[in-house]
Amino acid sequence: MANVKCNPDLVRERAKCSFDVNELIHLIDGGENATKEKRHFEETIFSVKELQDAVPEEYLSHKDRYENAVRKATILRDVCREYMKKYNYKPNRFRVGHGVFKDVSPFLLHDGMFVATIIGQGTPEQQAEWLPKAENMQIIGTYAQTELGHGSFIRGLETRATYDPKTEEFILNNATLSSFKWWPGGLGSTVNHCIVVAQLFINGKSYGIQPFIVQIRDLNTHKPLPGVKVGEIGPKMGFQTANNGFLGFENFRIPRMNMLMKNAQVLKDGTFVKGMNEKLTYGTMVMVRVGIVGDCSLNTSLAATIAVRYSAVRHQSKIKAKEPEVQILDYVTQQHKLFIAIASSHVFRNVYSWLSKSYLNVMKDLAQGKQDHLPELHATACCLKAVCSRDAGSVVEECRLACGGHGYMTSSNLPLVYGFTIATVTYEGEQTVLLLQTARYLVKAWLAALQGKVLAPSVSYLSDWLKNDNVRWQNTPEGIVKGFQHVAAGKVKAAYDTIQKYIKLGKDYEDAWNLASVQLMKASEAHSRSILCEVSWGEVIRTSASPNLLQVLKQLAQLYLVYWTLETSGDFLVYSNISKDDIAILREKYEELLAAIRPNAVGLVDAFDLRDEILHSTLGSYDGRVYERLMEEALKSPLNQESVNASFHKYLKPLMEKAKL
Ligand SMILES: CCCCCCCCCC/C=C\CCC/C=C/C(=O)SCCNC(=O)CCNC(=O)[C@H](O)C(C)(C)COP(=O)(O)OP(=O)(O)OC[C@H]1O[C@@H](n2cnc3c(N)ncnc32)[C@H](O)[C@@H]1OP(=O)(O)O
Ligand SMILES: Cc1cc2nc3c(=O)[nH]c(=O)nc-3n(C[C@H](O)[C@H](O)[C@H](O)COP(=O)(O)OP(=O)(O)OC[C@H]3O[C@@H](n4cnc5c(N)ncnc54)[C@H](O)[C@@H]3O)c2cc1C
Repeated sequence: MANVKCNPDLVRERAKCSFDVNELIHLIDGGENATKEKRHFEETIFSVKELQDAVPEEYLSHKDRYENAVRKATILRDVCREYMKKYNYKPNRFRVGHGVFKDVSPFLLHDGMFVATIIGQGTPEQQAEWLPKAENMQIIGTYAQTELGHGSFIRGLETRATYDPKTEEFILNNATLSSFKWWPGGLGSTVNHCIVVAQLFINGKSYGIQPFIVQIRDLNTHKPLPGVKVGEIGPKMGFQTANNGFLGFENFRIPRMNMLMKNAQVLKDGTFVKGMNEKLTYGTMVMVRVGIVGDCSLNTSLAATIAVRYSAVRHQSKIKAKEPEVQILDYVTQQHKLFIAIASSHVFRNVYSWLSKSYLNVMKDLAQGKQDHLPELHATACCLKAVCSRDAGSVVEECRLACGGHGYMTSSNLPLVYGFTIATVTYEGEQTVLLLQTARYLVKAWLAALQGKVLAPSVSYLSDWLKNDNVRWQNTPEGIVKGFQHVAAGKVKAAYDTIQKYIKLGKDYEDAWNLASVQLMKASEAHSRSILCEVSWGEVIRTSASPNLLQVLKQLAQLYLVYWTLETSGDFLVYSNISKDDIAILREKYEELLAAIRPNAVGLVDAFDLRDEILHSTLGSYDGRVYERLMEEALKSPLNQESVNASFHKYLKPLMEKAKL
């Protein structure tokens, strides 16, 4: 990239960077070697001509766009397979996926949930049967859980799997419209198999929801099998190429062994054998929620790179009347909009790494029959997924707005990035629903703290606060982290007290919960923010890096802490010992941090190491040829391939002629 002829502003920006950009790239990737491998892999993918679109895909019809995405998905699969064989390297498909598809791969659910569910929910025998076929794409699958009528409340799913001991089969049925599966990615026209989450019935008795592996299309003709009704759900806000679909069954029979039976089993005679914990059936969702925190880091870095580079190139208006128009990045309000995006990406990455380790530890425990840490993992993954996805959506939108009119151009790629980022707020557990899951855990933890019990690490601050809620405020990063814990503890207590108040007024627990649920949701958000602050600050101070880089990383981590303290200063005034003077000091600190980060802004986004092919942006490319690219892309419009469009003769001319009469 260094030899590319760049916009002079970007050249100047890069020259003033105070740290070694390559050092940060290696740190993010996990070492110099990892960067080399990543770059070699990406170079290979993006040099495949067939993966490059001649026409921007927004000009294609819905159908052509889908077919093009499938074409590329199959080529990408082949190239990756060869590459993995040759170099024994497991690539991050999500990064290159953004480059290849711009939007979402029709195989996303195959990789993200179908294979993962076979691993997580299948017995060793079932894995041996299905996994090799799924991994080498002999079969293509998705995860079909959500229905027209139910998504959040999965106990309410209506698809039925009724066991027939005579034939040792399950009979799948969707008797109502609301029971039709709705949303699964790839289901529309791509997959031939599904994990179907359905209510198990044996001898008329319900045994809750269970996962079944179901073939829905003929492997040769791709026609839906008899008894299967399947199709695509149509255009959406984003995810255009994900091929989301609907599905219903009518007396569709599958063998008994197609119920994934790692957790619970149905024996030949119809005996149901309960698993260790019925919530383990929800395991794939926990895994994906963890992954979404990492995805939020990637999505935020895409938007930050585009908006920061553009803001360095774009000159508009003046700060001083007699001086030239400034780079818009010099406006402190612009820095306020953008630097939190850079900081958030680092925070999400660090927290993702921490959460993934907890996830893997709990999986190891579960394999040994220990489930003590599962509730804490579930509660933590729920609130972090909810808050990170919401933050990422807001950050991406702020970056888009920060690019003014050009941010509204599809060719900036910011609208698309927003489309797939904001979807993470809803899928894999709607944000409020997940925050309320965490709130259940927090309320229990609060009760346990009141009873003097020892709490799990992520909530132990509740006991600390109970012992001493009068800790002096300190304007240090550690002091701010404590402050976030005080806010969270204060909110948990207030929500708990509100429930108790309603119960005393004669409400039952469920109604009291609903009445207090805004507070419960906010408590859960505050808990999440305190984890984000504590973990990310902790990770940064433990980072081994050169002094120059460490200084910049600390500035970013502090920016995150101060930004969110100021954003939620009302809460701090209510629930911590912060004073108005402390807030004034923090405001000053915030301005200092923006100024300190300013010279490194371009270096920091360069360190995300996102190739132009991944960014897909006229505004964000490495060379900063913004206006040239905007014009080049505009000229690709089909309307610019003809000097007069047929509509002139058909409609405009007759209209003008009528007007003459
Ligand atoms: C570095 C880059 C990395 C990139 C990685 C990229 C990752 C991105 C991958 C993308 C892959 C795929 C794209 C995904 C596309 C979208 C797919 C989908 O959306 S699939 C459908 C997802 N659906 C949901 O998430 C539904 C949400 N609803 C629920 O989860 C549940 O219904 C719930 C939890 C809200 C309620 O369940 P239920 O009613 O059964 O429970 P209760 O409320 O009664 O609670 C009972 C009790 O159980 C505990 N509980 C609940 N869930 C779990 C769990 N999963 N694990 C453990 N425990 C659980 C709950 O806390 C309660 O405990 P209690 O002690 O009683 O309080
Ligand atoms: C892009 C995209 C891709 C998807 N891919 C898949 C897929 O591959 N497979 C799949 O199975 N599903 C998929 N889904 C479905 C997704 O998982 C659900 O849409 C999601 O879980 C939310 O459920 P819902 O639509 O039922 O929302 P609802 O629950 O109906 O939410 C509507 C409102 O009701 C509120 N609400 C609901 N319950 C409660 C409660 N208990 N307390 C308080 N408020 C509540 C919510 O907060 C929200 O404000 C996808 C969705 C999208 C958008």
